[in-house]
Amino acid sequence: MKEISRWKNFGGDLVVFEHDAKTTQSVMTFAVFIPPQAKEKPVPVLWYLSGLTCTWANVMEKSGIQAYAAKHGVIVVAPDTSPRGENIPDNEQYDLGQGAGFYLSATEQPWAEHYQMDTYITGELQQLIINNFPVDDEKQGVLGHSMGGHGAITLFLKHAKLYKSCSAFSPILSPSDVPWGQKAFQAYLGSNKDTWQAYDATQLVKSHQSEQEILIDQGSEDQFLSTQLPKEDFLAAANEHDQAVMYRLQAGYDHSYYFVASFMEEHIAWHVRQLKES
Ligand SMILES: N[C@@H](CCC(=O)N[C@@H](CS)C(=O)NCC(=O)O)C(=O)O
Repeated sequence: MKEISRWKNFGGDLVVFEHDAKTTQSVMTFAVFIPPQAKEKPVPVLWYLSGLTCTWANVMEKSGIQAYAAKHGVIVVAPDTSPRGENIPDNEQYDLGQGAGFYLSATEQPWAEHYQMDTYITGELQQLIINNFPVDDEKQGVLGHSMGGHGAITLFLKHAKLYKSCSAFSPILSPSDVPWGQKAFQAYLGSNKDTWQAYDATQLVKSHQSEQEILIDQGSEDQFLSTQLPKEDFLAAANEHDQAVMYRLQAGYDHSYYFVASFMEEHIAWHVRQLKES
């Protein structure tokens, strides 16, 4: 693990690292915000999963998350959204390949060798963080935006012992039914749609539930709301299968980080409350 950049930030430190990841067979970059409280004792950790085109930087530069993490004393980890590099398969479009890993394990060529983002985040990077930072590994939560909201909810439902809290901004809730998800799943997982279900929150919630309520915010003026982010099927499935969801449609907000920043304080407080109770 090699330190790339470090900034003093809200009394803590924002540090960017890169490391040779076995899971993705590539160099992976991630950022960690370490609040001042972590000098005294192990603290909870929140995993922030970003959306299409993003790196660790979007959330750290635009959302204000460090201020709330410093206030509540939680570490924030922001992984990249895919493996990257010249030898890593890519696509010229923004919603496939580098920057668009979809938090899954690809089985198809040319992606399968490197695009293993769910295993990377829940396995390899998880271990790296536990081994190198003062985290209370019994107090971990996951949140994300858009493609990262899909990642947060699907990883949360599948790893209920690992993550004790979950929230999402503008998540893709039914990826198998919308263009972003269909394009990615077809490329990474192939045409057998049965394999898509393991990465589709609307399907997963029928068999995997958590005792913890999931917080979801979407903006009423989100330009992707009706085409990429419909909520109805997920909310119906969650309701039918007793997964509690706090769904909020926030009037006037769009898909951008202006929206994410507006509700980040509430999301961090939500996680802190849930982790205390867990
Ligand atoms: N570039 C795409 C949209 C991609 C997009 O909106 N990405 C979101 C996540 S899905 C994002 O966070 N972008 C980076 C940013 O706003 O900082 C387009 O023009 O349609």
